Amino acid sequence: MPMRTPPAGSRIAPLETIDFARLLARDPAEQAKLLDVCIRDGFYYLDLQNPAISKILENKAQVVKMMEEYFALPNDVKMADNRRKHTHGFKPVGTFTGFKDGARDGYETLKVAYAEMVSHSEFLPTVVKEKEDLFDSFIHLCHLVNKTMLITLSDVLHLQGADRFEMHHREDKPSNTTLVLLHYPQQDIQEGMGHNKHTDIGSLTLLFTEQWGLQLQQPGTAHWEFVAPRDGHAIVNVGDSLRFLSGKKFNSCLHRVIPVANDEDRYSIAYFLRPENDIHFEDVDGNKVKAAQWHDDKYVMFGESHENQAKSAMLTGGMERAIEISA
Ligand SMILES: O=C(O)CCC(=O)C(=O)O
Ligand SMILES: [Fe+2]
Repeated sequence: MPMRTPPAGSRIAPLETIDFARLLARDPAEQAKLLDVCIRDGFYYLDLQNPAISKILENKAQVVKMMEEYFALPNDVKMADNRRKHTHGFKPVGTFTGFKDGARDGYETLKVAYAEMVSHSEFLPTVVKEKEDLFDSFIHLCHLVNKTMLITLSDVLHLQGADRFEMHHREDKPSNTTLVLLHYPQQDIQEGMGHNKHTDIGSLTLLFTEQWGLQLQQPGTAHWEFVAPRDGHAIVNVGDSLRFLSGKKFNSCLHRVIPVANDEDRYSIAYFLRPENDIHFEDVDGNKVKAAQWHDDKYVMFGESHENQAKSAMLTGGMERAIEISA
């Protein structure tokens, strides 16, 4: 696959790197760094090149291979996996808004819900059932990585008992936690579809991509910076739910995906750790909302026109407003 770079002169985000092996070893300096990064940037690289966790990278490479085959299938075949749910099955291109005003999105996805993987549900997509050991291993490792970071954050904040973040992410409670495989088919850069600006709904997103296209706006700034793909690393970002659970102490960075080449398909993988459906938090506008409601309402917002999206702080998790205030 050709490695395309963004246009000369583009800004590159100067993100910090957290070493997962040092978090596993409960290294106090790395734990403190994780807290700082979640408060300041809400976005970081996670180094996974340690034998304790590197199987996740081998699994990821195999999942990318499977994605190349799956997404090459005709749309009507993939539509057989469409379950009209945001956490399960296939979503075609154009369901939500793209990054340019008036344009629809330029990506399709296949989603594998954590709960269905754990129960080895008969409703899992056929392609996932055919590689059930691979997906089982990959999802459990993604889950372990995200839970380890959550537990670390509870520790460094000295949270106790029911206040600890992991107590809002118990495995035996229903949640919208899901693995999403994303494919951005080749498109004319000028068409500008991509993936509209947003903050993530859930708590922590573990993202794998070997290609350019992802951009973010650092809190307090109003310009877009590319996130450079980096071998051996995942990209992690804090989502709305963890930002709200932290009393808005953590930042949930605004991001989007734009096409950087006319002749390149783009693949990415996101594991969205989300809280239990029934917990409550205070949203952008200070309203008490159930986690499952925030998830469902925000997905409705992803499909609204750009004009309607601009009327609400939901799409941007309040982060854009924070930018305007500080600008
Ligand atoms: O494809 C990517 O690199 C990012 C996707 C993303 O931001 C999302 O699905 O929430
Ligand atoms: Fe995202």
